[in-house]
Amino acid sequence: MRVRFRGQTRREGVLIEGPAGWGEFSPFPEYGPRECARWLASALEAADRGWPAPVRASVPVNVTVPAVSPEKAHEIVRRSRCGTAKVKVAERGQGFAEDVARVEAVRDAIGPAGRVRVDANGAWTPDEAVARLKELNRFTLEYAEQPCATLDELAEVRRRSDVPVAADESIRRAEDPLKVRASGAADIAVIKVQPLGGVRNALRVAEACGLPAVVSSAVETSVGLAAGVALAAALPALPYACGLGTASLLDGDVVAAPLTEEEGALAVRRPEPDAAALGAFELDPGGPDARAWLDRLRAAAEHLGVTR
Ligand SMILES: O=C(O)CCC(=O)c1ccccc1C(=O)O
Ligand SMILES: [Mg+2]
Repeated sequence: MRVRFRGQTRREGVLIEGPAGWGEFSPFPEYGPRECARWLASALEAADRGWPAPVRASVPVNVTVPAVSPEKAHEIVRRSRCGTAKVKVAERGQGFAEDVARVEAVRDAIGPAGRVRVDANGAWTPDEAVARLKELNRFTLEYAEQPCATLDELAEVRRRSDVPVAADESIRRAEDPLKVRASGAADIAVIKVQPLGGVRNALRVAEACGLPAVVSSAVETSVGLAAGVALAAALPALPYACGLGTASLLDGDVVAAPLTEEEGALAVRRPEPDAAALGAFELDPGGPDARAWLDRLRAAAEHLGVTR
């Protein structure tokens, strides 16, 4: 990775080929077999079945701004040409003054017509969220993604703040969407393909939520991103820019022509892995890292009930 994101500097995963193409299985390191089973279902859908037909040919995306300095944030946004920016805030080890400076720099770089959203990854208490969003809303926020951890807290922030609330971490489990809907915790649902078990399942979750959906990546290679693009392309309505402009967070990719945004949008297409690009990142097949991935794959498959 080019910069630290979610505390990570390296992204690993497994690519699976099947009759319908290539799928990506890249759960984060801390996820156990239960969680990983859904990520595997997503990879197997890509490999075995492919995806529902698109209803649009391109998907608008936000530029993702990690918890970097204001100068760096300004540069990332200016270079991207996206009309929407998503800014990470509440990073562990940083203070709120750094969030204010970063959001201010992003607003300056994107201009008054651009949209600026923030993502706190559940780090604030409701009181903190209400106060901090009020302060950050000086720079006009489109919405705040997961300002607090729980649905009850999100619902409280939604009642007490002028800034719309998006649920991300609260939507990862397929049984949650109805709760999100019933609790009035969010204005917007952030939908990720791998954690939700594939494009078809994510479409069902989006529909069950009954909220506008923002499709977001889990910082995948272009093989995994293609599944997110397929979901965004298949949704009946897409009123917000998606969080799929993350290929540029990686310092390499496994395809020849990565799914990178042009003029703030991704073309709806499905790139195939490229032998030369793959070769640059392949783990030693007999080494401990590759063996650990095969173990995770086996455990996830067992949980899913697939054998092959
Ligand atoms: O939404 C985006 O712009 C990029 C994706 C992103 O932020 C993300 C990527 C991996 C894990 C968690 C998150 C998140 O939204 O919190
Ligand atoms: Mg998020």
